[in-house]
Amino acid sequence: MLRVRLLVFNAALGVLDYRVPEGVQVELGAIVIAPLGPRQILGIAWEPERLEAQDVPESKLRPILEVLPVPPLKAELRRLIEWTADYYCAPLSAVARMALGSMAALRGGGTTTEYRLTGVEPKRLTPQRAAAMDALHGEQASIRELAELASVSEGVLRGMVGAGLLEAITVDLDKPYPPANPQHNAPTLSEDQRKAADRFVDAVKANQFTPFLLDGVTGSGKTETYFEAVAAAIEDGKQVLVLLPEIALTENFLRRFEERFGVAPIQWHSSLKASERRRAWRAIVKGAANGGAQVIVGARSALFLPYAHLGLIIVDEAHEVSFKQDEGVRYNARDVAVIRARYEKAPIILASATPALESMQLAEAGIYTKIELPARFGGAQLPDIQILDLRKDVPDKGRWIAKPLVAQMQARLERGEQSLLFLNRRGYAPLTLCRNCGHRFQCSHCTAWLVEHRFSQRLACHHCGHEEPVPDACPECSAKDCLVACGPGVERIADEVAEIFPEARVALITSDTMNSPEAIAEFVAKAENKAIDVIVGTQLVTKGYHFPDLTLVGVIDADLGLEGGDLRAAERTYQQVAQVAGRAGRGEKPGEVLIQTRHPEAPVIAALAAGDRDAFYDAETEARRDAGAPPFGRWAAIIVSSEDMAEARDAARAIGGTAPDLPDMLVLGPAPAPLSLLRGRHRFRLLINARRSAQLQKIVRAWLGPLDFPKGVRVHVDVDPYSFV
Ligand SMILES: Nc1ncnc2c1ncn2[C@@H]1O[C@H](COP(=O)(O)OP(=O)(O)OP(=O)(O)O)[C@@H](O)[C@H]1O
Ligand SMILES: [Zn+2]
Repeated sequence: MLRVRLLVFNAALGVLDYRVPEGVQVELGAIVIAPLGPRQILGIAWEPERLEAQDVPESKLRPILEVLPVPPLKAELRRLIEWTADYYCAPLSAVARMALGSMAALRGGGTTTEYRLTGVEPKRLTPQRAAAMDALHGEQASIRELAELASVSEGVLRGMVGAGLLEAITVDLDKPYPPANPQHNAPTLSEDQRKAADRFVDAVKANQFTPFLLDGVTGSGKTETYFEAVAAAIEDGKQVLVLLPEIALTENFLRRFEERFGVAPIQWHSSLKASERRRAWRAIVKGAANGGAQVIVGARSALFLPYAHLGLIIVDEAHEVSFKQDEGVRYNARDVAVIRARYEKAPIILASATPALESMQLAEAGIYTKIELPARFGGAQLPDIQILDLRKDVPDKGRWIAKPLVAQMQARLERGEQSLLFLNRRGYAPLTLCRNCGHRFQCSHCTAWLVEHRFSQRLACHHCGHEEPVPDACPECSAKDCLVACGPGVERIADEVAEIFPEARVALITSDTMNSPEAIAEFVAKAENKAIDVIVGTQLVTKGYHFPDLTLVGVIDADLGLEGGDLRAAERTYQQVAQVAGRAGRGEKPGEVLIQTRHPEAPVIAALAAGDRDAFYDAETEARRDAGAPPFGRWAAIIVSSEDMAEARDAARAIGGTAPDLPDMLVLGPAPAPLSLLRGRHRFRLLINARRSAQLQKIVRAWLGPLDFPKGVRVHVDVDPYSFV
């Protein structure tokens, strides 16, 4: 090949042709460095017939500079990148970037240097060095990472190296990973589990794309069951990817994996250290043999990595909305995982106790094979669910836990059992206002109230992360001691529990408190050792955990998720409540669930109370069918934003004004987005509702492609959106 077509990592440039110098081999998928003006850019060699580029004559082509010493991206992955870019109307280069993960890893393996405390403790220390000594206990990382961890400058740390307080450690980036042992600690499966596992194992052995929906009630042992498929893949020398919706769940998973297979799996997520990232990426590219990566557990970003030989994908808690990415490339990792499995000719298992309606529909249509685990493992019973009508059982003023729930908690405390209270709202109170003048605290960058966090004594915006201290006086009327907290967040519920049961040991579980693997591990250990009586938490505690002595679950406000008119509000409420209810009574003692609501008659609440899952899915399916909503019709959103309100509005109007008039597609808007100001940008939305048959992406591209906008305007397309704000 004399000429090579490169997909380059720059959305504006897209695709460029280069010359291949004599004697150099460039395979398709090779990762290459090429000149661009005075700079160097990274590119991937691509099939020229699949990408359009400007027709530059041979004589004008510049030669590539270097082919990087890593295996080329396989055709399967190149097709996946194309599919994702096409389906989600995203730039190819933005999708391809997710496959590379670590730029440093591309440069080869070898070693890198990290630093750790030497243990020398001098008598006198500057305050900065003392702070660093405290913060860096047990840590080992690059100077830059340590500086971030300790909130000191890199200069301070270099000084500490000079003073013998920190020492350099050489880290081998190609150090082999210890192999997992598929037979290490294999459980005896129940008959249902065995049957399910056999199906998975057969599919792994057959090297065939087979999508499974593992629909098993909470506590049925879905993990143990799909571990059999993992074992089969390991035996066959194939790689396995396990996707989890949140990093918070990884801790639990790592432990169970290690118990079962003798070693921990390889992790991939955004909080890895640079050296861990490089080592993991290189092992992933290498394959399962010889100390390479056998099993990778990760968040959605692990999906696009260049696995040498992927033989199985598992998406656990597959119903979770956090598989949908709402920034950058707006893709749904659950759906793209199925496409990846198809290209790789591998089975995929979507595991959930509350599958998404879309997944149920695909199973119904025979596209997914549904495997059911209808009973809990070991004879445990599903919990008894009761409704607590807040209109009849009104909590005392300033309280949120109704008396019958208090009584049940009391009984648990007396019996030495655990309770869990669930409220999906971080912070102390969702709204703070001035008693004197009525001033409401609002984020200056977003259309959102500031949420009081007593834990950190700040007012925080949950959309942009803006924080400010709680002021002594009202900024509007200057009155002192006049701020009132309105409504509850989990911190307030934890306070209430502490007031009612002063002796109870309460654990508050939110993303504010569970922000490190250590914090999560500590919580799990405490809960298992019964050093916690009452857990108060957000959706973080609704799934994955297994505490045998937890016998009571209280849902503080089941109506919360139903507000706001979200398309999936009912489904999400159903899933959250069913999942959190599923934490109760997983051991020998039976579990009980109390759901506080003001709308006991709402179909989703009634279905939960009756334990009638089918009724819920049937009703929801009909409602979606009537509305032309997914999976029966399709949605896409166009979000237009700018720091200048008029500019954003005019751009949105220009888009609305050129909307195609088609029989199978309806365009709504533009209208100001519910979050009309976000991070200082004014936002307008158009919503497209299309029949399944419509060529949605093609139409949207043809529609938006010719339009030109001022520089400050950003236009995003969100295909199959989950967020409607
Ligand atoms: N065959 C088995 N042998 C021994 N223990 C098992 C077996 N199957 C399941 N268990 C145990 O039962 C408990 C529940 O299993 P697991 O957590 O996998 O359920 P799950 O279906 O993933 O539940 P959820 O959806 O609620 O998270 C775990 O403690 C697990 O170790
Ligand atoms: Zn904000």
